[in-house]
Amino acid sequence: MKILGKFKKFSSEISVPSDKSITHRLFIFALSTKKESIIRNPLLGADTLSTLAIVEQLGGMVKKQEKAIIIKGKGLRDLDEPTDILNCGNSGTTIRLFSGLLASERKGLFILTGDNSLRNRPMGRIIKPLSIMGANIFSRRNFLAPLAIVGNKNGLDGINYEMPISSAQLKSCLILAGLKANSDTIIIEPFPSRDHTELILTYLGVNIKKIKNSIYVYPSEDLNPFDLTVPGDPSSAAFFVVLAVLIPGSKLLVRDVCLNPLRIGYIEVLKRMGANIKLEYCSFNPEPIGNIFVEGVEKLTATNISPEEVPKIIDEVPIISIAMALAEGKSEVSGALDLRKKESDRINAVCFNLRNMGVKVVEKEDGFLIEGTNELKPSNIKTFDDHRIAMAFTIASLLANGESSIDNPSCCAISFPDFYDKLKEL
Ligand SMILES: O=C(O)C1=C[C@@H](OP(=O)(O)O)[C@@H](O)[C@H](O)C1
Ligand SMILES: C=C(OP(=O)(O)O)C(=O)O
Repeated sequence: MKILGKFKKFSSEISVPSDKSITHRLFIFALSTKKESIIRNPLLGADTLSTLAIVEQLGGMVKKQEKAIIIKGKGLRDLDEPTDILNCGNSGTTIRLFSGLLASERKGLFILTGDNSLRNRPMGRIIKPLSIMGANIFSRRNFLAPLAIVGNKNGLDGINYEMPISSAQLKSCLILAGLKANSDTIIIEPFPSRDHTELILTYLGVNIKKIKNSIYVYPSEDLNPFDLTVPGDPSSAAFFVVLAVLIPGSKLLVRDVCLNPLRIGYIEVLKRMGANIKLEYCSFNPEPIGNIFVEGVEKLTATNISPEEVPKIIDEVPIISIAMALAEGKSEVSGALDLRKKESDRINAVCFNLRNMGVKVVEKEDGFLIEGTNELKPSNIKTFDDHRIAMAFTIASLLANGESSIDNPSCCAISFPDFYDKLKEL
């Protein structure tokens, strides 16, 4: 696909697809009640559809309505043993959250696998603590999927676990396992990562406490049914926010976005660089939701990202790198080693594509250094079949000085199926 450069100044109001992380969780929580729950405005992207299909395989009864999914769950325990493998597709969230939910079952065999990318992503981070809890969980060599789980008839023990990395998927995996364990669980994270699991479970009446970086999880009964609306995805909004910031005189309003502070770290980073962004909060329970107002500025200034900040911008690093490439001065990202373990090696993918656009970049093991430039050259974008790389470099191409091409735009369907139609709305 060809992408024209020199995108003109615009003034628009848009909405973005619903939040991927929250949709995954609401589908799984709905399975964990015995009654009917309503998930309004869910994201029906490839990743969340993988989760929904697995909810059905485990006994959830799913009804699709125009703008809602209704799920009659099975309760927290005694899920159906699936008659086939559980295909998590491209989704790390799906495989890691279900592993926690299923490792704590008392009977049944569950095989979890996914596409080529997912089968190369690290699963040791969940296998190790789940095994300490007593789970029967097996993998290929080097802790790679497919994973095989055999229910433990005695159930799992709680765990007191200091996580080696900040990861909301690992934390949520252990919370789900802890809810069904025989004793209490304490999970400690180095730096806070997104906390949708904790916030929504608390809203549903589950006894789960957060004190500083520790999360206390107590064995729970079936969850209560719910009727919740999924807000817009701040990670999807980020692509348009950066585009508006980088075109002087542009104005953009993105409505009804999840403004959870652990998800909008990128707005803090952009503001630090000189962006003009304002937030309007509209509602709070269980997640803060509101509107993002952006005005384009003449020039951003460089900034550094520290390891502590990384969990709050983990999915936005590729699009932030485009803002850094067009900022005045040298920017640096550090402590982002885990980006090499996403759908693609995102550190390498960012450096590769920026270099092809004429930007001076130094690739480090845990991040990169970018020297800002005034102009991006058009190039042939290599997506590495990674949705975030595809969308970040589509935005870069729109800002470039001529026509670019992109190898696999369709991978955007993982989190943002109508990304290119939305761009036309601008
Ligand atoms: O819990 C979640 O919904 C997610 C957590 C993050 O992964 P990690 O927990 O591996 O950092 C993030 O990159 C992913 O897009 C979604
Ligand atoms: C890393 C991502 O998702 P997941 O880990 O669920 O595949 C992402 O959406 O950028």
